[in-house]
Amino acid sequence: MIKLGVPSKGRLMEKTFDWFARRGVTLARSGSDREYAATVSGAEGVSLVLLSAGEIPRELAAGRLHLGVTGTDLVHERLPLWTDVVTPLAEMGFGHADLVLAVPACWIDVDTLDDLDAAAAAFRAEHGHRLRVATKYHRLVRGFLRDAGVADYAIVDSQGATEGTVANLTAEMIADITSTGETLRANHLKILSDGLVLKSQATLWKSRVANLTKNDRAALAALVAQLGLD
Ligand SMILES: Nc1ncnc2c1ncn2[C@@H]1O[C@H](COP(=O)(O)OP(=O)(O)OP(=O)(O)O)[C@@H](O)[C@H]1O
Ligand SMILES: O=P(O)(O)OC[C@H]1O[C@H](OP(=O)(O)OP(=O)(O)O)[C@H](O)[C@@H]1O
Repeated sequence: MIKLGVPSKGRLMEKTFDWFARRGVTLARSGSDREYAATVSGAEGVSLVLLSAGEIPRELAAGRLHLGVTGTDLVHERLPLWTDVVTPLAEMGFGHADLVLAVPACWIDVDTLDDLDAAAAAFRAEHGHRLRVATKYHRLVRGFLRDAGVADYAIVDSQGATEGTVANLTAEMIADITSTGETLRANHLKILSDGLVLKSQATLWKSRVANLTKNDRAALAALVAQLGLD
């Protein structure tokens, strides 16, 4: 069987189900609302696995899923050499989010990465410790800031409610995903004008390392054709 991994809840799950339904493949949860069992109709030899969006990159990279739907951000963050282990088959046109660097709106002298570099050096001189950036995207943020020549900072791990860390005094700035910008505004944060780290959207990925039997190959080819991706 081809194993297809789909986020188990929320916007991503519903929009993924709609995307497949428009292409004649019906994905559905079975059992009670709380049971993570699922069915596929309209495609032979495919089984549906419901799991956390954040775990789908790892499962694709381990070859336990043949196909998976998750955001570009999560694949790029969690799989260092992602091009070796997964191939994007389709950008799905939803789950759009930008990973951005944001600072307190009241930092009127800081609008760009160059300004941030200067502010970070001044911060360290004044406070004796590095400016703290709260994020769950450690790898992407480190890479982006390295390329931008900003070095005087420390990453603080934040797995949720990241925009609140500045008011809570556990960080001076953040890097997180935004779509409408509401959460940033509500927490008095502004995006650096050149602070876009990554544009993300929900994407259908194929594992490059999962084993395929002869039957699996046929099922995968049929599914890819049915989805109009061949
Ligand atoms: N406000 C948003 N608008 C659009 N896409 C978003 C938004 N928030 C998150 N996403 C996208 O949804 C995907 C899943 O995000 P996230 O890691 O927050 O999932 P989650 O539902 O909290 O999952 P988990 O079960 O792993 O906790 C990511 O690819 C992310 O880019
Ligand atoms: O720009 P906006 O439209 O305001 O959306 C951005 C918010 O959405 C996501 O959070 P989510 O609701 O998934 O919760 P989380 O903080 O637990 O990740 C993200 O982490 C931001 O906080």
